[in-house]
Formats: sequence, C-alpha cells, structure tokens
Amino acid sequence: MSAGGGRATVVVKVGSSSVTRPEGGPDLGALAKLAGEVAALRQAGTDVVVVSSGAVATGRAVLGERPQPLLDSAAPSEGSGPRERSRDGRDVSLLQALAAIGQHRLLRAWDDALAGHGLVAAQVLLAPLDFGHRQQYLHARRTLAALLALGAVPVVNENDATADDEIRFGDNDRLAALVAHLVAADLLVLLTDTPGLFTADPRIDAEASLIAEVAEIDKALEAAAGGPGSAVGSGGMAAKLAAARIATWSGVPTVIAAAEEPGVLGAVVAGRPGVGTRFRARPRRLSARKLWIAFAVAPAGRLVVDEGAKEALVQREASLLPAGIVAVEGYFGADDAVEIAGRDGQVFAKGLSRHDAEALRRAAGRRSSELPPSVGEAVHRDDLVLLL
Ligand SMILES: Nc1ncnc2c1ncn2[C@@H]1O[C@H](COP(=O)(O)OP(=O)(O)O)[C@@H](O)[C@H]1O
Ligand SMILES: N[C@@H](CCC(=O)OP(=O)(O)O)C(=O)O
Repeated sequence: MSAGGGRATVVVKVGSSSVTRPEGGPDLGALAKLAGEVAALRQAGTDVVVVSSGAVATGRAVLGERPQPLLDSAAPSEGSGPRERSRDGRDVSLLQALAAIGQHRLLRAWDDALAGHGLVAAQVLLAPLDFGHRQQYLHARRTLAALLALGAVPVVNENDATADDEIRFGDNDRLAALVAHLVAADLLVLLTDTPGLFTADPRIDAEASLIAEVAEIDKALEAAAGGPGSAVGSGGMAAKLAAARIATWSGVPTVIAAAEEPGVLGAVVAGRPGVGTRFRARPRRLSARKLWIAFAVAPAGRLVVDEGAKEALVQREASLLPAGIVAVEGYFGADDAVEIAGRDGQVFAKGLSRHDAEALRRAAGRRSSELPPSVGEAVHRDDLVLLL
C-alpha cells in the first residue's frame, strides 16, 4: 500500500462507544480483538497509530455513582475554581477531571491488550495547538516516527485534562484526521458502532442503506449525517464526515467501519468491497499550514466579497485585495483567521487576515491606488485556502 515501497502507515481511531462498556470502564474484549488486528497489520508490514477515545467514560465508571457537577451557582472567580459550562450545558471541569481519572486506566487497558500480542503501547496526548505551532507540529511528528521505528504502538488521545478549550465529543475524529496528515498516513480508519455512513441515521430510519463509496463530501451527505451520536460518544456521523474531509484534503483516503466486525482492520486495509464507507482522497494534498488554516484554527470574523474578487480567488488563486471587500464582520486582529463569503453568504474560502477588522473596514471597497502602500493585500494567497 505504501507509495514509497517502505512500511505503510494506518491511523485507526476508535470511539468511546467501541472501547468502553455501557455499564462503564474499558471493554477488555473489544480491546483484545482490536489489539489482535493491530498486531496482524504490523506483522504484514503496516505501522499503526491508534487514536482512542474513552477517557471520560472510563473516569465516570471509576467514580461509580454519577458524579455531581463541580459548579456552584456562583460565577467562578477568574482563573481559579471550576470553569463555566460548555455551550451544550455540560460541566467542563468535571469532564476534564473525569478524563484525568480515566485516561491512564484506558491506556493501561490498551497496554495490556497489546502486550497479549507482544506489542508495547505508548501514550501520546495532543492538543489542537500542537497542530498550530510549527515547532510543536514537528516535535509531535518526530516523536511518532521514533515510536513507530521502535516498534511501539502510539495510542493518541486529546490532552483533555489541561486542554484550554472545552472537551467536545467528536473532536477525536478531527484529531485522528490531523494525526493522519502529521504522519503522512496511507489510510485513516474511523471505527465506530455502525457499519459505516448510511443514507440516514440507521437508529432512526430502518430504510437507511450503507453508502459504499464517497467521491466528494457535499451538502446532501452532510445532511444525511446530521443526527446526534451515541450516548457515550456524541460527535455522531457529522464529526466523522468533518474528519473525513480533513483527511481526504490531506491526500489520505478514509474509511468509516464497524469496530466490532471480526477482521475489520485487515479487510479495510486490503480494500475488501462491502466493508464500511470509503472516502476517496483528493488528488491535491494541502500543506500542513493550509490544512491548519482550513480546519484547525477557529475563524474570528468574516469578509464578504464581491463577484470579481470571488472569481479572482477561485479562478486565478489571487490574493484578496481590499477593493473587493464589501463588508467586514466581527472584531479580529491582524493574523487572525477569517472566513471569506460571497454576497450570497456562502463561505467559499478561509484565510489569515493581514490587518485587523478596523483597518479592513476603513480600506474596504477602495482601490490599492487610493490606499497607502503599507495596506497591500487583505489576505495573501499563501494564507488563503479555497473550501470548494
Ligand atoms: N447517516 C448516518 N449513518 C450512520 N450513523 C449515523 C448517521 N447519522 C447519525 N449516526 C449515528 O452516529 C453514531 C456514531 O457516532 P458516535 O456515537 O459519535 O461514535 P463514536 O463514539 O464511535 O465516535 C451512530 O451510532 C449513529 O446512530
Ligand atoms: N477525549 C475524550 C473523547 C472525545 C471524543 O471525540 O469522543 P468520541 O466521539 O467517542 O470519539 C475521551 O477520551 O473521553
């Protein structure tokens, strides 16, 4: 499978619902099965990086009774005490504490399962920022390469305990896609509790059928995957689709398949038809920097542009000049990420703004000849990614 003739690399992500039992704690049977399949792949010349969820679910099981939220009704003092609730109303500090209680137990379960096949697990905890800072990115890449060279199996999770953002279920799908780019994987496999992507949520719609192959992720597909996920996981299919988009834009084909199916990893790597949903990779691989701009960094504002500017960006891959901007939305600083939309409101690109929002509001709609030379581009083409 490897393009270079050496060992191929596969990133395998397993969701909370597939590695923990409904009544709580790691599912040792499921881990033993997966460890056996990882060992078989390694034997056949394929390196495997595992991305495993399940820290929160494991921590919850350790504490037994449903833990009480740590928040009191008083607003926490800044910088100390429990943090605020997440947007969906969950107690972030509690989730972070549960992850810290569960993560090392989850890893021990993985290590035991892999040891049954003579393999050694290595814990790698990453934060989204690791993908934003070039040096951090290179460090992470070097460490993963060293682990694979040593024959260890990296088991990656998000660094939930100290992540500076809230824990979001489904984020490990995105993390796995970024890891697939990081290690230049040949394949990303997202293992979950359904056989793949269906035309509708199979738990709700009995008529739903499995989609075998996806050439391009479009709006209709996103609508089909819009439902919520399982009780313990919860990013749902939408998160997996978002991850598949990141990976395929990185040049990495992606498969969504059932974790519990016997021999699933071998079958997916061999490309056996009928197993899971396969997403074709895009021919043009985005650079790490453009991937980060497109998918890892949150937009701080939006630039609405006219038809001429849109055409210049899309057809000629030009930089965005202030003259083509018709509206500047939000408050952002220079170098912050901004979405770029047409007059119809459709976002078609994302980039890093050269100037802050105020400066762009002053410059919007004015020709370069009317502006001081220091203004230059609003978004330089090197900092701009088309999302079409
Ligand atoms: N179109 C769809 N096809 C398949 N599953 C879907 C679809 N829409 C929603 N789902 C739901 O997504 C769930 C998997 O997501 P999630 O629970 O987040 O998994 P994990 O914990 O493995 O990351 C499935 O159990 C399924 O009910
Ligand atoms: N990092 C968290 C889980 C995050 C996550 O994406 O969960 P899932 O949707 O089950 O893959 C944990 O280990 O509990």
